[in-house]
Amino acid sequence: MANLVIASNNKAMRKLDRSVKNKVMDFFEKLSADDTAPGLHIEPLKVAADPRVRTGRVDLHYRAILFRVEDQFGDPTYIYMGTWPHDEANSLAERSTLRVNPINGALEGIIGELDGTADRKKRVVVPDPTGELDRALAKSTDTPPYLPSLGFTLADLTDKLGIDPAIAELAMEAPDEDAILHIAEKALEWEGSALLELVTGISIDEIRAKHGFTEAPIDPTLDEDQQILEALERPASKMQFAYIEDDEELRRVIESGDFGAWRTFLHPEQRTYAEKNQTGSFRLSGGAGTGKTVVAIHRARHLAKENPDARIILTTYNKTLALGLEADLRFLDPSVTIASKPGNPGIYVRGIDALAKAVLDQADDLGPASEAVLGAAYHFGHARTRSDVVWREVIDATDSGLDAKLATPTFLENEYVAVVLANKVTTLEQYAKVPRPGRGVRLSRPQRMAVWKLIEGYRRHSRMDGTLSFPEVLAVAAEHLRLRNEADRGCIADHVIVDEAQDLHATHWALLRALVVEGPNDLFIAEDSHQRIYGQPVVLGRLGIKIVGRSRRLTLNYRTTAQNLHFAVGILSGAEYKDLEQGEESTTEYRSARLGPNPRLVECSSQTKEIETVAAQIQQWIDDGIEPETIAVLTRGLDERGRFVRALGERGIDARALEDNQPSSGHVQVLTMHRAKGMEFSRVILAGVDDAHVPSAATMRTVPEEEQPEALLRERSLLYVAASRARDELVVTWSGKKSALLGS
Ligand SMILES: Nc1ncnc2c1ncn2[C@@H]1O[C@H](COP(=O)(O)OP(=O)(O)OP(=O)(O)O)[C@@H](O)[C@H]1O
Repeated sequence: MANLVIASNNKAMRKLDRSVKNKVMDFFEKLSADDTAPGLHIEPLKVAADPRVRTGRVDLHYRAILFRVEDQFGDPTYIYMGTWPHDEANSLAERSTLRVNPINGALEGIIGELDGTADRKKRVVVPDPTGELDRALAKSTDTPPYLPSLGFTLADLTDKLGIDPAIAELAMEAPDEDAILHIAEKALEWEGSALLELVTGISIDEIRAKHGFTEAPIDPTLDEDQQILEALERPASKMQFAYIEDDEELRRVIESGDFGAWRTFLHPEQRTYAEKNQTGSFRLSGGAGTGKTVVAIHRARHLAKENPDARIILTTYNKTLALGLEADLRFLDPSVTIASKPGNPGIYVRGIDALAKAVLDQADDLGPASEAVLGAAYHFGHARTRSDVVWREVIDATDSGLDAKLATPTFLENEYVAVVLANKVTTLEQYAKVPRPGRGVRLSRPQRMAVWKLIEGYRRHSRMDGTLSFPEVLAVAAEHLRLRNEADRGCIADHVIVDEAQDLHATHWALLRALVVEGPNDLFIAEDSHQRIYGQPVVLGRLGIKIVGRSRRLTLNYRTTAQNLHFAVGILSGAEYKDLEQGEESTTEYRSARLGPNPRLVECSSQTKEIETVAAQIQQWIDDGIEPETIAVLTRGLDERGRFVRALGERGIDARALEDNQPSSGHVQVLTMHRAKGMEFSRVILAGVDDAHVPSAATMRTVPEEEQPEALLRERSLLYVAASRARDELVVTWSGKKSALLGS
């Protein structure tokens, strides 16, 4: 039996067609069973830079490049680097090397080049067909180099981080971030990541810690193969190499290619947050596309592996996002136990409203909880209150005396959730005294009385209908669990992991807190305050969730290009954001290691011209071979969504609206910016980004003046969410006046 390790830089694998991939699979199966099997033709080369390099026969035309390493008992491990056409494979193999970085212990597999300075430089400079790097570096004559201006020296890069001297030299000469990015893109995974960290100006020690370079050096007196095997265990090596446990795992890695890389090759920081034990609730923030969801999924699986009896809840803002989480979890590990009920061993995955409903469905007696939250032991069925409609009816039917700007469904619903339900207020006396931190509008005593009159009307209405609103379900479920815990009947979960947490309001948090007892690994919270597009900000400390000292941030974007990221982050500039612990949320460290075209901003003279522009762009992508389902048109509202679906259809483009349904293949997706939360597409068009729709004038009209800044922040965030969905190309179109959120 041979151990198999696969390397991530499998550009060669991406180009292989299906039949060859199947043969690679067969090759692996045979190799892991018996590496001496004659059909494999595992052969050393006559002349090779590295004596460990081997090629193996995939079929008549293709050969795999591998490194063979032996443990102290002589048992082999094969490190698979990729598959190439026969002659190319042999020529590349001769010049391929595997080595342990002497400074940081990371394993480095380099294909097709000798490990000399000239070659490494060539590697970065030569594959520069557009000449962009040359141009970027050429600026150096009149601009002082960037990294030295931040106080870094060549020795910092080479002797403290272990960056290849040739790459380090180039980086030290680079005049600006842009040039360093070009270098990072072509360096090894860990090198690229470290170079991007350097650009942000953080200390060398921090970069070392982030990449796990603080572990003791690998003993240089060990046999070289032993050193390599030890290096494979280092966090930075795991960005490029992974052991393959079985054939099924191998098939998934090969078939999913780049799209499945998140399953196998985690960044050292991501791995730490997925696996490290925490002494209490932990908050992981990070920009769009930094892998917060990936970490949440890995963490759920890790905890389940550690203890198969653990009751784990993985939840998120809504049902569609939860379906995505469950699909990804199954893709990560088909053997993982998915629990059908909260409280069962395994991982229960639901949107937070469905989770609350499941808690109610399982409860024996909801009387006490209902009384504590709503003031009476209601009898409610499964129907949900249509809050908007009921508020409107109650406002129209009640002579409350409340000013018209406050007597709106939006204001009342927010007040009801953030103040009344959050504090379990059931009487006017309580409401008159309850603190209302974070609510934009101050209320005088008469105004509070008027609001309470409407709230009573609302509750009466729901009681008569036998309905509860979604936030009421949450509040009652949370109270039920709290009472259960108080009566020593225990919590229903051991670990709770929540994604998209920035959008949760006070009653969501009450439920999350009540699900799990305070202690090690209780709550794991993934969030990005810049992406808060619903409700009002909350402060975790006030909701009984103590994070202090246990919050970290991911900054490396895996989704999009540096160009798209720069544009998306630009949308946030000038606005102030607070995280869930009231800290300042900044974007300065966000970065991406991938390059692409600049986003295209297209002003159109009319709506018809805009639709023609969008249709022409989509047609061009489809003609270029882009799969239609990886193209998305995002609109601010439902009306424009409908308009684009129809108009694109009339122009011969099969476009479908995406709502509660999951995306299906064969057609372009048209969806609202809200629906796009948590999703990603290869090509994205943000359509209708004019000053009437973004920010939405209709939405802003429903918000009282004091809450306008908050509402505008949400609109800004929404555009940021939308712009950060594009993996490769982003186009923004509008007709009429451009949205002010796009800047000048
Ligand atoms: N270690 C990794 N290797 C390869 N791809 C990764 C890695 N981590 C994340 N990704 C990819 O980056 C993209 C963004 O990841 P993910 O959705 O987890 O980010 P996020 O921070 O939750 O984003 P958002 O906040 O925008 O929803 C996904 O396509 C994911 O597969």
